[in-house]
Amino acid sequence: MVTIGIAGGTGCGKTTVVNQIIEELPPDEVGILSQDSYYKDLSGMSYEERCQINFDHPSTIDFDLLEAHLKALKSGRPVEQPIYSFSEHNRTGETILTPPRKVMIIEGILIMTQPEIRDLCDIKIFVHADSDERLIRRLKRDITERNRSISEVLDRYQHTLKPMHEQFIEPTKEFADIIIPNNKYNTVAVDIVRTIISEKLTQ
Ligand SMILES: Nc1ncnc2c1ncn2[C@@H]1O[C@H](COP(=O)(O)OP(=O)(O)O)[C@@H](O)[C@H]1O
Ligand SMILES: Nc1ccn([C@@H]2O[C@H](COP(=O)(O)O)[C@@H](O)[C@H]2O)c(=O)n1
Repeated sequence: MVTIGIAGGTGCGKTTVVNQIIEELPPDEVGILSQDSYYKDLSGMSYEERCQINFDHPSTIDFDLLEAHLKALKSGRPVEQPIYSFSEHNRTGETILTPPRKVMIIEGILIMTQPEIRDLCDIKIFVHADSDERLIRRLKRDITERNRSISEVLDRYQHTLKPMHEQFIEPTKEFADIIIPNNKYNTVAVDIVRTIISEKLTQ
């Protein structure tokens, strides 16, 4: 199994890069663990309380479960990956069966902050896009796909997302083996990553 960690700030294009990487791989050879699936269960809180949570802080993620799942997959066992609802700010209570695959991708803003997760990744990638570009993409995405208002997105950006990005996410660039510049679609970088994966699979 080849494990690939993909980090980078919100809206940098992690999900897009993941989709481009897996496009040419047979579906039964690739699996994805998304950090978003591992937001801690907040069922003990009201919806209003959940809205106030700083979801860009590492303490909101159940990294122990993510690590356990990654280790299980590496040793050939399937896992039940939780399903997350951005509109509810909570886990749905449902899971999706995620079997081990030849290529496992772990993606999320904060995954490289954890030494245990970094150590489990064979290739570490950081996707970079400028903060103004990321904010524009985030605004468009959260309004169309995550049921958010403009003021909600901007408020979160100013008060939690930007400071957390600077404190926790940007510094993890130094752990990356590859940094993909993604202000524009970067097919060359994606092709290089695909080649590296193919080489690792034949080793
Ligand atoms: N290079 C790019 N140029 C323009 N738009 C992009 C680019 N990469 C991603 N996007 C768009 O930006 C939004 C956020 O991208 P996404 O891949 O979901 O980011 P992330 O997973 O890092 O939050 C999506 O609507 C996506 O289509
Ligand atoms: N209930 C939640 C949980 C997380 N977020 C935001 O998601 C971002 C991470 O996901 P990406 O796909 O953008 O990498 C993160 O910046 C959180 O602010 C949220 O809005 N609501």
